[in-house]
Amino acid sequence: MIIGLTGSIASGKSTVAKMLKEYNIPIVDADLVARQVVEPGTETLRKIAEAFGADVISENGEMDRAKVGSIIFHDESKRKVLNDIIHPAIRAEMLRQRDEYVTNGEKTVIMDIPLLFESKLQHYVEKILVVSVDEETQLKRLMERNQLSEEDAKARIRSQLPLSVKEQGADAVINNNGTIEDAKIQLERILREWNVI
Ligand SMILES: CC(C)(COP(=O)(O)OP(=O)(O)OC[C@H]1O[C@@H](n2cnc3c(N)ncnc32)[C@H](O)[C@@H]1O)[C@@H](O)C(=O)NCCC(=O)NCCS
Ligand SMILES: Nc1ncnc2c1ncn2[C@@H]1O[C@H](COP(=O)(O)OP(=O)(O)OP(=O)(O)O)[C@@H](O)[C@H]1O
Repeated sequence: MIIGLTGSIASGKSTVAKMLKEYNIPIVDADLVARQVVEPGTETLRKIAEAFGADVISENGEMDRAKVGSIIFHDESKRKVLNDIIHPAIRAEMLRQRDEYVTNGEKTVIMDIPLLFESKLQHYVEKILVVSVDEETQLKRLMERNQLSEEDAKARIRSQLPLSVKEQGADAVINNNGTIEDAKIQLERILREWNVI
């Protein structure tokens, strides 16, 4: 079974992905792939520099993530420009990794995709698991984790669909307002229901 794991920024996807690793279920991680496809010297990074200016590349040849983030989370048209360059490369690599796991006989594969709904990728997966939190908790965790001002954190949250919309498209929802242990209990119940464990 191919399971799409999604939510919104700082809702707890990586936290749940870590729990899934403990069950030895393989995970294809979109955020990780998004870093791989812009490694120094890649065609994708060259296109990004062409669109956003050479100063989005640091001296060591890597993409300056803070700079690109400060541009795209405050400007929808710029975000679209980046997405149009980077998403095809992310998708191709994610599908390659998924197919490799399936070919190797894995029965369950998790696709951890923050923008599953925004990018309309529901057809990539058979079940959708949404990790959700209330807005206050999300804002607090995001500001703490990324050391962001309230304004910058809100801009990031606004650049994605509301969690209430994502919940409606889910096969199961983990409510992550409580402790990590609370989330773990919900995850185990869902995996049993889906006969994954
Ligand atoms: C803008 C970038 C450079 C910021 O890097 P940074 O290290 O600060 O953040 P990181 O990559 O860890 O992403 C954190 C979260 O931001 C959100 N996010 C990232 N990109 C986007 C986007 N284009 N639109 C909306 N939300 C986004 C996701 O929830 C993601 O989990 C980076 O996120 C990026 O390259 N984004 C484009 C690729 C992408 O869309 N990634 C999302 C998964 S497909
Ligand atoms: N139940 C919880 N209790 C307390 N802190 C939590 C809980 N779940 C997650 N966190 C913390 O909240 C922050 C966001 O969680 P996490 O990184 O898992 O979110 P994410 O959905 O993967 O975010 P992103 O889309 O930005 O990658 C992290 O610092 C994490 O340690």
